[in-house]
Amino acid sequence: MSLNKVNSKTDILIIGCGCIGLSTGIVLLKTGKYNVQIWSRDLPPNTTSNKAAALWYPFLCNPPDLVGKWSAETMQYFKDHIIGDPKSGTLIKKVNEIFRREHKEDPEWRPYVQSFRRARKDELPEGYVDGFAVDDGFVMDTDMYMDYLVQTFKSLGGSIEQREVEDIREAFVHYDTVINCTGLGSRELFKDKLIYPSRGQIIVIKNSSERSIMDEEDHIAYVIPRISNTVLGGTNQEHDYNTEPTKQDTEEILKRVAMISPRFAKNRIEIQDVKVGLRPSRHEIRLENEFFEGGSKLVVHNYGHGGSGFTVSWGCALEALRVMEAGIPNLLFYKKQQQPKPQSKL
Ligand SMILES: Cc1cc2nc3c(=O)[nH]c(=O)nc-3n(C[C@H](O)[C@H](O)[C@H](O)COP(=O)(O)OP(=O)(O)OC[C@H]3O[C@@H](n4cnc5c(N)ncnc54)[C@H](O)[C@@H]3O)c2cc1C
Ligand SMILES: CSCCC(=O)C(=O)O
Repeated sequence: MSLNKVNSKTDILIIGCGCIGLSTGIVLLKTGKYNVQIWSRDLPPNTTSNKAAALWYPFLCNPPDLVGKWSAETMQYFKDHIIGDPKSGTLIKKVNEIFRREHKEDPEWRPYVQSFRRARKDELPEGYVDGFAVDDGFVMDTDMYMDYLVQTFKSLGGSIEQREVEDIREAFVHYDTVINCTGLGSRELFKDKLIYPSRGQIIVIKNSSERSIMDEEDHIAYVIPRISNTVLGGTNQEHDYNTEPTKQDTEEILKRVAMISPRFAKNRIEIQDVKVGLRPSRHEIRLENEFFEGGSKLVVHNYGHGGSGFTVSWGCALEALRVMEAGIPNLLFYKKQQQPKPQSKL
């Protein structure tokens, strides 16, 4: 008994074409063992992923220990495979998180990130007394990076079909193994009411800055310099489904950003764009196997990355591969169990 195979490779379906689905698909294809197809309702640039800032920094994502591990693995993957490629739209950029009050505790991800250090006094704007620093963080021009992921996925033999899945059984007609990378879509597709939107608004401006700086202490304020522009943020409105930018949020972001980086005082900013995305928030990332149809169908869940999808993407993709390969023997066992018993000759 074997799984669906073509040219001795096992067919895998990924549902979702955001940064999680594409990273997971690339990791699977690089093994040389799988044919991978993506079905997705929205394609880049019309995904939440495309609305991200984006930089490497664990934020609004749990569980802390695994997020630390996956963030560090993602940083290493970027250094090994991505940062050097100019088509990727990525840059190494120091990031500082700053605090108005002394912050005795290091972040929970500190044990996994060797380059972590405390901010120097000269890195703290007026009114800030403490901070974190990661000198080898990275930022990405999000649309450019998403296009890079699509091209990489396709160049490795992956195929993408724009298709909404309303019932997971549609996928089971053609596939024994499905990887669920639907982000917020899992709320409907798998009836997971633990996943909910956290609305984030960002402003894209012409200015640039030499480092990423953020204050998440009482509210969110960040400046993220990229290759072709700089992103100012942000907001975090839980259970808010409004995907339209609001003038009020834009004004609020500009006011907060002026406090962490006075050079961005409102009257010197040329706004290029304002974007809104709904972070797929959950008490923790769901990355596990779920068997269906008496164990003969396997879904690997990889969703709920909140404000850190890019930051943990490659660590989670490698984990999804490991979890899937750990589940396939069970799948074969259950499929064998369901084979009709040979009729006795007597
Ligand atoms: C303003 C903002 C700033 C952010 N900045 C950062 C940052 O700096 N760093 C960082 O790491 N993260 C950041 N994030 C978080 C990051 O954007 C998310 O964690 C990440 O995009 C989640 O990726 P995903 O692939 O799971 O989700 P999505 O990008 O939402 O992809 C889900 C995919 O599944 C598809 N889908 C859903 N349901 C179905 C269905 N039923 N059938 C078919 N297809 C379906 C969708 O069409 C989509 O293609 C930010 C988010 C926001 C909103
Ligand atoms: C404050 S971390 C960078 C921005 C981000 O991750 C978000 O807004 O979700």
